[in-house]
Amino acid sequence: MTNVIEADGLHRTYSGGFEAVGGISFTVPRGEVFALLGTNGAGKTSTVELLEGLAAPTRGTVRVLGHDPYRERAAVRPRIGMMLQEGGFPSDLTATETARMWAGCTTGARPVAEALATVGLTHRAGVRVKQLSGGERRRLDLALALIGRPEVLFLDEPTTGLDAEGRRDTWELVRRLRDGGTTVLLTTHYLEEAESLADRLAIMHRGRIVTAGTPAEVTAARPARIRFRLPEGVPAGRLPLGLKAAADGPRVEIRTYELQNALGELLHWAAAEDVRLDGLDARSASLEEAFLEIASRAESFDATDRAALEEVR
Ligand SMILES: Nc1ncnc2c1ncn2[C@@H]1O[C@H](COP(=O)(O)OP(=O)(O)OP(=O)(O)O)[C@@H](O)[C@H]1O
Repeated sequence: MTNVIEADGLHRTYSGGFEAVGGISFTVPRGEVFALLGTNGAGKTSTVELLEGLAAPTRGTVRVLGHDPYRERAAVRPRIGMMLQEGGFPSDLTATETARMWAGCTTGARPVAEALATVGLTHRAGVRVKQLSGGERRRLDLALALIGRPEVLFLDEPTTGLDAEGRRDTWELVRRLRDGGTTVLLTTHYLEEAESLADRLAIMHRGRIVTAGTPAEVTAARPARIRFRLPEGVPAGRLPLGLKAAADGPRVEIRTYELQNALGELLHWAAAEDVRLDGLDARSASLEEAFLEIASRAESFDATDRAALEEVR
């Protein structure tokens, strides 16, 4: 079996009738890091909970390691690790005691000291949970998710609250786990995290997947941009027409799918006209730009918002 996670036409409607997940499908092969991205309230956590078997889908099917994670929980649970958004440990236990308690409920658990060392918490092992910082608690969450040597690891915003070093350490750890064959599904708000870690990703908006693919595929469909300032007395109208420049006073922005050609044409023109391009900056589309564009596009097509605006007017 190559696909460790299979979601097919998943829907999740909460008891009040609100549909948080509106029919999504994707697969994750063994050994891949798959990221679910999305605007706030897009339905990422609601989806991950279905994959973890914490709730049953209203419609559609989920398979994790070939089983229904909700109905066949006993078959799936020992083989997966979960890091929820909020851990919720007894605050009076130390990090070691918490991990020991967790290990006691886990078959084939790693030694507690090893789990804490893996996430860089050895020096805080004897500290009570309530005295740990938010970032240290996040690391403890991760240590517990890893304690059963899971084949599939679900990480719901694993680096929220971590400092830059903690985030890098976590990324390193996720890469090591992936290299060791662990399949990882993570949700994140940090686009650079998805860009750097994910083999493939899906961007969700209002319960649906708006785009999916490798980070390179998702960004390749967006234009690169070139920015610079023109000197006084050189209007943007003098720029070669083919560059399709948009100007705000001396500030100019060019959006292009042919970055090398456009940049070449611009530099050739600047040299020939003896024009200095201050603050020249050229870059391919980043995942962040793709995300913002998708979010704003989806927003502008959203019928509910449009209807609400009409009503206000
Ligand atoms: N128990 C619940 N009952 C009703 N609605 C809920 C419940 N839990 C979540 N929702 C709603 O479902 C939608 C999706 O929430 P979810 O937590 O899955 O989003 P998310 O993408 O993880 O968001 P965030 O990035 O803000 O964490 C939200 O509009 C949320 O208010």
